[in-house]
Parts: sequence; structure tokens; C-alpha cells
Amino acid sequence: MTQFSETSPIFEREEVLREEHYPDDLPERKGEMDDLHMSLAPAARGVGANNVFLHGKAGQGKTAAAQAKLSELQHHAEEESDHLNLTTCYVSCESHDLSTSYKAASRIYQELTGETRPTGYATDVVMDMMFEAMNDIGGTIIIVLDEIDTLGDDDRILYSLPRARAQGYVDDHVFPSIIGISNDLQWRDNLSPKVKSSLYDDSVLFSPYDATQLQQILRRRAAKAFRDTDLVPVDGPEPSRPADDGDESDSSDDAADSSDDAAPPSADATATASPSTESRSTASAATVEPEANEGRSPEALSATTDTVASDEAEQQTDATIEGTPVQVDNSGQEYIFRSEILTDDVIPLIAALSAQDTGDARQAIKYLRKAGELADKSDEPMVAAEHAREAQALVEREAVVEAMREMTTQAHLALAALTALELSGDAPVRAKPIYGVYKSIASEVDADKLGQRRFKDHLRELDMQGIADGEKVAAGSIGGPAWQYQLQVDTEIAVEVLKDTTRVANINFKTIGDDRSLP
Ligand SMILES: Nc1ncnc2c1ncn2[C@@H]1O[C@H](COP(=O)(O)OP(=O)(O)OP(=O)(O)O)[C@@H](O)[C@H]1O
Repeated sequence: MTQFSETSPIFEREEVLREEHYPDDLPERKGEMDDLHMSLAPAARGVGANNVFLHGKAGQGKTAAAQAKLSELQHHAEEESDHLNLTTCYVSCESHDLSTSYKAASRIYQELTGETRPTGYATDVVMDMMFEAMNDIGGTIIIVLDEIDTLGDDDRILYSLPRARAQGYVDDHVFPSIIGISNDLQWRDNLSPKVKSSLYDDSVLFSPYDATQLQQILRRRAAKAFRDTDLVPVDGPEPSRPADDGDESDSSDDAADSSDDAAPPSADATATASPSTESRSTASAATVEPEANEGRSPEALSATTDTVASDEAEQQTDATIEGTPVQVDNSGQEYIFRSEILTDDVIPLIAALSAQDTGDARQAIKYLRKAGELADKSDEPMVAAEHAREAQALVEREAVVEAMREMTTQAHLALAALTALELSGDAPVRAKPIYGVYKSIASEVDADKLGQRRFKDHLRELDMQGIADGEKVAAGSIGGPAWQYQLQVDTEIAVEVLKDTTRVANINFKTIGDDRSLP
């Protein structure tokens, strides 16, 4: 008998908290979705979509918005339009390491034709092949280039693709356009004016989510992901379902879901309140679980609502649900978020932690999933604030380790020097002695030695990445401000990462640190 189990007492549908789960609608991004709609609307009118650039920090829903709008346009093409012939193509420049126009064009060719990526041709030839593939397909072709900044300054494709019609690269019956997505604002600003003007007919900025928006996003996800957790509409003039948060289950799953989800809540669950310091209200239990409605027609939805409501009326005439009404979308409808798995403070805490950081929805969702996993791992029946805090620490640690792994050789050498001094018990330590150790290590591994000034830039970089902690201390002997550094990550983690990097893998940090006689 193994320790594995097919079910979890915490999660009902854990996959909803995975990064690859994309919602069908993003109520927090209504303005941005409307702007994107304006850019794509010409496609429905048969004249091709505008080129559009979506920018903003990581985890702000840019990719999700592009995918949701394109699937709406696809639906329009398939179900409503008699003339829109639409082809969409999503290419992640970062995941496919598309750092040149050549690689990007060959990937687009592959996506459009289903053939293998062309190799060994000149860039011009591959671009021609890409345009030829577009001619064969015809109609409106929208290419999403995610993490477009990976292309660096090789902007040829960014100049040619958006101007393909004007330049005669494609036939008259082809309307190609680009949705470019980036979280690197500097890259965009540095583009050559000709690329800027051809690539960006329109641009849409995604600003960081605030804590209230993150709470909405988390509640919608949590209601689907965790057991015994749901959103119960508070009776109001116009009860409606909250925004669809992307259910990929097929229709048979939906049916199965609906029979489960539509079941009246247990008397226990209905009676429990979510304690809160805010004003509390009591909602009558008009219970159709919002997420169970996905994919159903309005008629079916209303029939289900009626049935459940009348079942409720028969079985629990005086049933009430207490809690603080919350909104989870833009409809004005209020809900009671009810959970027997999440304590009341978990979602507000995670939303606050993420909002204080970068307002990143991906990060917030990850904290929530990790918190659930931690509770699950320790066989605890509820996910509590301490799990959320622990999850945050874990995720941050993972991010720092990732950042350490991706550093350049010189940054690894700077980290190795500081790690050696940490191990010899000399940290916090000033930049000068770290530089001395750095030079010894650089000699030992036969690497270039940077001058002291450039080396200090690497120390500052380690500080900015949260790997080291730099502190200004009393002026040095010459009078200028002096800095001292210590590792901010566990020394063992730093050693582990450094041992994995080929250049410094064989260094004995302990001896190097011990050998130094520090001033
Ligand atoms: N308003 C929202 N409602 C529900 N989920 C959201 C929302 N915004 C973002 N997400 C979720 O957060 C995660 C990150 O979103 P997305 O990939 O769209 O961000 P992004 O802005 O493209 O980030 P990056 O630039 O890092 O690629 C995804 O899982 C997405 O489903």
C-alpha cells in the first residue's frame, strides 16, 4: 500500500489553481478587455484586426485577456458570422526560446501549417514561407506573440508582419495582425520608431491588481478548487451568476458537476457563519452554486435555479447563511463566501500579501494552492493563515533559487565569494574583502576578473534580487559611505545552487573562506 491517494480532503478540483487554468472572463479587467475588443472588432467587420500591444507587469491577466477575447471572436466566427474566416495562433517567445526573427517566423510557420520547423534557410526565406502559409490559409490571421521582448533587438519580424499587407508580402484576401504581449516596458520604449509605429496601432496597459480585486479572483477560484466551499448569492433584485472562471471540463463533466453542485447544502454547512469583524448580514439560501452553471444556456440555468430554490424552500424553509456579503464580479450581485476548508482570514491575507508585493494574480493563486497543499500534507482539516504565510515563504524561496540559477557567471562568482565568507563566519562583510575572495575564486576557475566598481554592481544586484542583504554602514576611512553584505538566503541553498553551476561546481567554499585573513 503506497502513501498516494486519489482524493484530497482539502481539494475538490486542484487543477483550477494551476497556472495553466485560464478563465473565460476577467471581470477585473473589463476596461482592458473593452479596449482589446475595440482592437479586434475590425476583424468581425472583415477588414482585419488592429495590431495591439498588451503590457503590464507579470501575472496581470494579459495572456488570459488575449485568450478570452480570441475565443470569443472564434465563437463569433463559428456561430454568428457568415464571412469571418479566422485563424489564431499563440506563440510564447520565451518558452520556445524565440530570440530571433528567424526562430519566431519558423515557429509561426510550424503553428500555421502543422509541419516541422524549417531550419537551415536564410531568414528571408523562412519569412516568405510564413507568408506563403498565410496565403494558403487566407482570411483573418491573428498571431499572439507572448513575451515578445524575448526577441530583443532583432525586430525584423515585428516590422514585417504587421505591415505584410501594405508591403504586399501577403495576398489581398489575407489579413494578418499581431497581439504582442510583454511585461518589459523598457523593451517597448527602446524599439525603433518604425517598429513602434507599425506594430502598435493600439496599446493596452494592465495595471497591478489591488487587494480587493485579488480577493475577488481568489474567491472565484477557491469556490471551485476547495471542498465544501462555495459562493451563495445573497437575495437581490437581479441575482446572477458570477463571472465564468474558465471551466475546461467537458459537458458530461458539467452534468456530473451540476448534480453534485446543485444539491442543497447540508444543514450544518448552511448554519455556519463566517465570522468577520466587518458588518455581517444574513442571506437567504438561494443556492445554485455559481461555478456549476458554466456552459449552460440561460434557460437551463434559470430552470436549475428555480428547481434548487424550490427544493430549498421545501426542505429548509428557515435556512439562512450568515457572513459578510462580498462581490466577485462587476454584476453588483453580492455573495456569501462559505467554506469549511478555508478559515476566513486566508483569502484577505493572501490578497494583501500579493497586493503589497506586485499585485500579481499568478502569485496570489500560487500562494493559495501551496497553502492548501501544506494543510493537506500535515493532515489538517482547514487551511489557515499560518499555511498562507508558510506558502508565501516557500514560493519566495523557490523564486530566489530560480533567480540564482539563472544568474550570469560573474554574478555566480560574486555569490560564491559572499557564500564563502558566510561559511567562515565573517559576514556581514564589506565589499572590499568580498572582492578579494571573488578574485581568488575567479583565478581558481580561470574566469575574467572584473574591476572593483563593476564587481560592486553585482553585489547590488544580489541585494536587489533578495539574495543578499546590503546595508549602509559608518563611513569608510576615506569618508565615503561603505556597504556591508550578508546572504539573505540559507547558506546551504546558495551552496546547492552553486554546486549545480558548472563553472564553480568544484570550489571548496569552506576552505576559500577560511583561508582569508580579513581586515
Ligand atoms: N482577472 C483574473 N481573473 C481570474 N484569473 C486571473 C485574472 N488575472 C489573471 N488571472 C490568472 O493569473 C495567472 C496569470 O495570468 P496571465 O498569464 O494572463 O498574466 P500575464 O499578465 O500574461 O503575466 P506574464 O506577463 O507573467 O505572462 C493565470 O493563471 C490567470 O488565469
